[in-house]
Amino acid sequence: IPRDGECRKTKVAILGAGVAGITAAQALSNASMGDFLIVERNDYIGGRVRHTQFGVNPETKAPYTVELGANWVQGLVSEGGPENPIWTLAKRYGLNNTYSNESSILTYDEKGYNDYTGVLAAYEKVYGVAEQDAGYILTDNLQDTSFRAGLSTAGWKPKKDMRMQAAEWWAWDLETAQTPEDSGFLYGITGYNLTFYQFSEDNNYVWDQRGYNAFIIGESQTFLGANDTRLMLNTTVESLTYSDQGVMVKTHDGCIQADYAISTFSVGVLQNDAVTFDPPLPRWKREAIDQFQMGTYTKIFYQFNETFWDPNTQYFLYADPKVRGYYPAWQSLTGPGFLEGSNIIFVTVVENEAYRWSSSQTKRQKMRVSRCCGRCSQTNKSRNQWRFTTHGGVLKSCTNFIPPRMAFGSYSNWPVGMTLEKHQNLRANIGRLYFAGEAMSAQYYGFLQGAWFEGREIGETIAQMIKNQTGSAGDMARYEVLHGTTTLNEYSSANGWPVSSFLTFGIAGKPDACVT
Ligand SMILES: Cc1cc2nc3c(=O)[nH]c(=O)nc-3n(C[C@H](O)[C@H](O)[C@H](O)COP(=O)(O)OP(=O)(O)OC[C@H]3O[C@@H](n4cnc5c(N)ncnc54)[C@H](O)[C@@H]3O)c2cc1C
Repeated sequence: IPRDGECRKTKVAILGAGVAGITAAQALSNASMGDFLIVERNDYIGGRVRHTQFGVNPETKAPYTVELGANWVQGLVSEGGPENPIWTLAKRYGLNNTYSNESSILTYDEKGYNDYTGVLAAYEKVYGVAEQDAGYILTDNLQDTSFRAGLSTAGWKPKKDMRMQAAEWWAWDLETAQTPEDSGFLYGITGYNLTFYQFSEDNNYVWDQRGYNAFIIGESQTFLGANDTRLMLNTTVESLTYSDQGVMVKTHDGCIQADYAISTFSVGVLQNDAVTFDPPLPRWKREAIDQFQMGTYTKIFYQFNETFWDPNTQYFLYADPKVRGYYPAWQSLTGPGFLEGSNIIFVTVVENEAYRWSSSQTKRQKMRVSRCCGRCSQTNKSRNQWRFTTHGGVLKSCTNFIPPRMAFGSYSNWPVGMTLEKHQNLRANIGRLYFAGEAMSAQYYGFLQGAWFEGREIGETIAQMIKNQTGSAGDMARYEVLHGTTTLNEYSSANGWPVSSFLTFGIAGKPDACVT
């Protein structure tokens, strides 16, 4: 590390300009703490909220903007309930968005159209039973399990039934980007409840042509001036040297000496040692980082010469006869309320299929991978005949999202066997080094709101410490010895659990029990 005088000095170094980083900077700014630097490896604000130009608008001949990362506002506001801050911001910046109607769906298998929406409904029924079981695990501090085991105990056993497999993939993997086997049961259910029962069960698809990150840029402009030198884009953090006195940030082309630092790196970045820590992170921190997971969620967009599928249906679900999760969920963007008349449809794959797609290096290989299921019969326009075949369909262009080094995955998912205490170790500061970002949120991990809440909390905490001159007296709860249980009184703000996961804000059919 260069000698003292050669580094830029600041009170707070904010590492990353995604939702968490920008929200943390805003919290500092709101507390009249303008002495911060935001360090970001990309050349834009938004992190995992990023878009690209794709295809061509048949009328204007201009390309469309499509989202490669976050795409939906998940959970809006329910009557009498609090509002998702991302929804508040989406409205503030007038983001164009449309309700994703998951009931607007046609189901297919290898023979073509086959109405198995009844299987989707059956899954929902079993899920309701599983929710209650998870509630007992929380209130009685019972042993947690995998989401697969929780579903099975509740009576859901798909085995080789590929329609059941497709139904559970649609309900679970499409949300978490991981399988029920890889997902923790209790915190999988609370994660769902806290977003969809607290805010609302709605998902709104953002198709704004400025890009979804317009709201993050808009927020940054409330406290950053034009060409503000506190925003350091194209600057990669290589190492962090931290103590109770401060943090030295070494970047690819210099260094920053800060009183405090906030790392908003994804858990994937931390897991892959993309940034080194001096001294090495303590064991209690490393174990939490190593256990939390990142799922990979890849969208592949296609633009065809015409819309040969039902333009009034939003979703098409395909149950492959052999492989679970094989190009299952197709979403049309050409219909009313989206990119109307665009002839664009996209398919989502996660984990293994996403890696398979990304590892198909050449365009030709990619075409081959997608051809077997992505070609839709152009001749059969009747909705009952819409099927995946090896002929027909004109592929104009396609793109995909391969997770780059910036995140090492798409978003986090709560693994099997991780307790709230262990998750708190993921959040906890070490000396003057603090952590924020979606994975640090026990209640909203994986969602934009998780990044927002964590960024705000850490920003406010540090502002308070600077104001009170309390140094690092604001140590967050941590557990150097883990006993593997979570007692009811531990569901508290100190462990990142400010809201009861039993509140349903009157969502129909859900018991409105408030326990914690
Ligand atoms: C494909 C996909 C789909 C998603 N869909 C949704 C959705 O529909 N709804 C939803 O709510 N959420 C969704 N998410 C999740 C959401 O995008 C994230 O939760 C959120 O954007 C995370 O914000 P963050 O600030 O915590 O992290 P990030 O956005 O990852 O910000 C961290 C920043 O740190 C930077 N960085 C990393 N390493 C370095 C380094 N060494 N030096 C300097 N900078 C570095 C990164 O470039 C990044 O900008 C999706 C994510 C993906 C990838």
